[in-house]
Formats: sequence, C-alpha cells, structure tokens
Amino acid sequence: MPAPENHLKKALASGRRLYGCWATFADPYATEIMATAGFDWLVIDGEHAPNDLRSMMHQLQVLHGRDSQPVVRLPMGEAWAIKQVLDIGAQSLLIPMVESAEQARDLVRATRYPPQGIRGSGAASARATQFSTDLDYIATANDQICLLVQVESRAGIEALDDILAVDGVDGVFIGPSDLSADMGYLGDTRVDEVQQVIRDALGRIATSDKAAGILALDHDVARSYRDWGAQFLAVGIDVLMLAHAARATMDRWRDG
Ligand SMILES: O=C(O)C(=O)C[C@H](O)[C@@H](O)CO
Repeated sequence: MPAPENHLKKALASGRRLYGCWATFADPYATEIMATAGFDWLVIDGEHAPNDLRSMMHQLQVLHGRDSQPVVRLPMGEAWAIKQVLDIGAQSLLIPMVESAEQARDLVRATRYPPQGIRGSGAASARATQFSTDLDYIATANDQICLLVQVESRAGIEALDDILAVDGVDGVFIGPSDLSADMGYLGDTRVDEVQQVIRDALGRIATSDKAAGILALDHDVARSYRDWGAQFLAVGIDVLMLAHAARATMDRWRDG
C-alpha cells in the first residue's frame, strides 16, 4: 500500500477554505473530543503545549480516519525532530519561526526521502508504514507531505516573497503573537501597524501558489483575516474553550 493520501494537502491545493483549532491538552482523549466538533484540521501543538513524541503519536492514532486532519507543530524545524514525527505517522507539519528561503528549503529536504531530501530511512519498524504493512510507503511518502511554515517575525516578513518561491512548501502561516512581539508590541496583535503587516502578508500569500494561514480567537478578527486571504484559518484553542466555559459557569453560580 502507498502512503495514505494527505487529505489536508489535497484540500489546500484545491483552494477550499479550512477551519481549524489548536489541540493543546497533549492528551488523546481531549483531541478525540475536539475531532467530534467538525474542524477541518487540528494542530497537535508541540511548541507551546506539553506534548512529547508519544503523546503526539497517541493523538495521531485517535484522529486516524477522522474528518479532522492532524497537523503536528514542532518546537523548531530540526531535521532529527521532523524525522521522528514523520515516522510516527504525521504527514502535515507546521514549523515555527521560518525567516528565510534557505530555511524553508532545508525544511522541504528534511521532510522528503532521498533523492529529493535527507529524511532518514528507518520507517520499516515505524507507525508510518504500519510496521512494514505499507510496503510502498517509502516510495510514495514524499508526495503526501504537507509542509506549512510559520512566518512570525520582521525577518520572516522581509523574506516572505523568497519563501513563497520555495517548491515543497504548501502553506505559510502568519503567527500574530510572535510577529507582534518581534515588532515591539508584545501581547498586542491588534495594533494598526501589526494588522497592516498581517493584511499585506495574507494578501501576498493568497496570490501565490501557497495557502495562507493564521490563528484568531476573536471572531471579528478571524473574519477580517478570512477576508484578507486566509485559507487555513484556526479559530480556537481547546484549552481556552474549556477554561472560559468553566469560569463562566462558576461566575453564574458564585453570585447565587
Ligand atoms: O505567533 C503566534 O500567534 C502563533 O504561532 C500561534 C500561537 O503560538 C498559539 O500557540 C496561540 O497562542
């Protein structure tokens, strides 16, 4: 059997708008619950959530065959870490802090087997090949990789056009929090200067052959980002959904 078709990659290539959510409990039970909501994609966050390889694998397992497509976000784009998450079965990666075309090219190579890249060949004993059940995985895996890179700094914005020219990158995600911090507005993504940079970046990405992505927790802001060209649009974080609902519930009863 060949590598599984990457439905997220195919949907992004079709131009279809996809709504996603951050999965940050680092727990398969919670991620399985999130999959019942109908999000098109779920980010298994290895950057800001307490995930490790095993917890990410367990979340990939519960999402297998579900409509919500898993995207694994690594803490940084290191080839050894990419090799490990691909071997546990990830096919869509979100890599933070990309600031140059060279870095993007290195990430493409890290996600592909030779001759296109440098991904280590050891999946015979890995979940990715279903433990050597999928004998054609190695030969077909490269074509099913969906690589999403995060541009979230002034340097990344400066290099955006060069990054957009890199073959093998499927989408560019603008990280509002880190971008605003790098621009000198730590914790405030809503300032006009940041919003203008985001609007310009989404527009440039949307007119390229890559998909534009971003995260917004405020629905009005998310609508703006959608109107500015966001195609893979994350509209929530699971931990905050629970935290806000729990606090609101107690607020209702605390006052009697
Ligand atoms: O910089 C950003 O914004 C992102 O990359 C998204 C955040 O990392 C996400 O964890 C929400 O805070």
